[in-house]
Amino acid sequence: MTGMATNTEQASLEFADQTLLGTDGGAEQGPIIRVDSVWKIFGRNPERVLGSEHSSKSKPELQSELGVVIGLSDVSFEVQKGETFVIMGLSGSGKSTMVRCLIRLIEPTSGSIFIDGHDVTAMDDKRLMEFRRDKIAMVFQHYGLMPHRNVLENASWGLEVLEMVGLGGWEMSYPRQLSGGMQQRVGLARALVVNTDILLMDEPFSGLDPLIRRQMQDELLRLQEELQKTIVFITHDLNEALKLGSRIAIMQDGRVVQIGSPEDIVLRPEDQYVGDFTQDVRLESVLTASRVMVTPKATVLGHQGPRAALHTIADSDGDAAWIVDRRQRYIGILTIAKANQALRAGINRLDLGLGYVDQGYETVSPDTTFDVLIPLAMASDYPVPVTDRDNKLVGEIHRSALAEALAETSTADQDFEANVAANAALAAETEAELEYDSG
Ligand SMILES: Nc1ncnc2c1ncn2[C@@H]1O[C@H](COP(=O)(O)OP(=O)(O)OP(=O)(O)O)[C@@H](O)[C@H]1O
Repeated sequence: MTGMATNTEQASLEFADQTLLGTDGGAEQGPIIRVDSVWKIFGRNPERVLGSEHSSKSKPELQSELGVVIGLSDVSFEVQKGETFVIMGLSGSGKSTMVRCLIRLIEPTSGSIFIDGHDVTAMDDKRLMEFRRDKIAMVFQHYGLMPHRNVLENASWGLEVLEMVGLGGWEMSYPRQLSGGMQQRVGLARALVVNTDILLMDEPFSGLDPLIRRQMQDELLRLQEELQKTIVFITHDLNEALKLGSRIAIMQDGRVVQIGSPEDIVLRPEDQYVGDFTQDVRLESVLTASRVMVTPKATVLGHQGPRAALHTIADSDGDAAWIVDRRQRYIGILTIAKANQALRAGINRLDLGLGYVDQGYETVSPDTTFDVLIPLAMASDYPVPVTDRDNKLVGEIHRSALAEALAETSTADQDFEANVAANAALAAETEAELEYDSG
């Protein structure tokens, strides 16, 4: 973090206000945030860098030659509604500058920023204040709590929200009486109670113990599942980025060097920098169900009888069928043995409560990682059912597919190393040729 924290914490308090913005032309379609060629140059006369021969120089070169510091260098990205977009990079790479430029807590030197269809860079001060208050909530590493107000007051009367972040019963406590993790929960509650679509989170969990930090990450994932906010999340921790991000932008020296899903970043790093960053990541933590799920082979409607189910199972070459309702919502699994039992018992509808349909198997979502999938697949004699947000059965995962995907991707990894080596050799050759030509 830089010395900007104090200002922005104050700003975050301003945002804890309940007024709602009118429906003035927010775009429904397309990205909710669009950042287009944004530069931030700290120092005197930053304009002299833009569009000049200087703009292609490296950060250290500019610093020593012109005494300016590149905060952001030609940054562009889009964030879709409901996405958790993570900006990741080492200290000084420009993450905080970027997130502050989004709402002009730092003024970008050039470029444009659109949020929900509004041109943020064109707003006057009054409009900008309203806009921040109504559209954006922020959570920072230093919770920004008011020490003389209790938890309930700090979270602006959000009883229900306090319950949601696990602080029920602590309403009357003061910040000093809470642990770091709990204070961060208050910060989160306060951001949620404002009920904005967009949440900006700058290293919110960085000050916490590893265990508490993991709990807070899980908490955020759980809340996000429910609330579907658009979150821009800043972190310098790759594992945190991979765990939370729908997509991740990796920054280095003010530039975005790659944007992609966790899987893209780990399996298809675009340069050596990203490759070095991600080389120790366990594949199981980034590969997801969507990669290996296939169309469910045998599905049977609950009101169909065991005879129909046995036919479907026979056609599928498997030894069980998924039972779903008319809207394809997952109910459970029916094995051949149970279908035969039901048939012998003269049952003609597989309604629940009769003990034929087994509901004991856990379902996963397309985003579930292999870390979670593998133990489930190992513990079951049947494929793992995959359901979407509406509990519709969208796929099944076979144990063998998990092993195959892991084998495939670790080979891809070796290919990457070979590619980087080949690229480096090519670059060296080209350089040698150029030197030869010019000499
Ligand atoms: N007010 C400022 N004046 C001059 N340079 C600044 C200012 N704020 C940031 N910088 C510089 O801009 C660059 C990006 O800083 P920024 O704080 O955005 O990085 P960061 O990735 O958020 O780092 P950290 O994780 O340490 O917070 C750094 O080189 C920093 O020194």
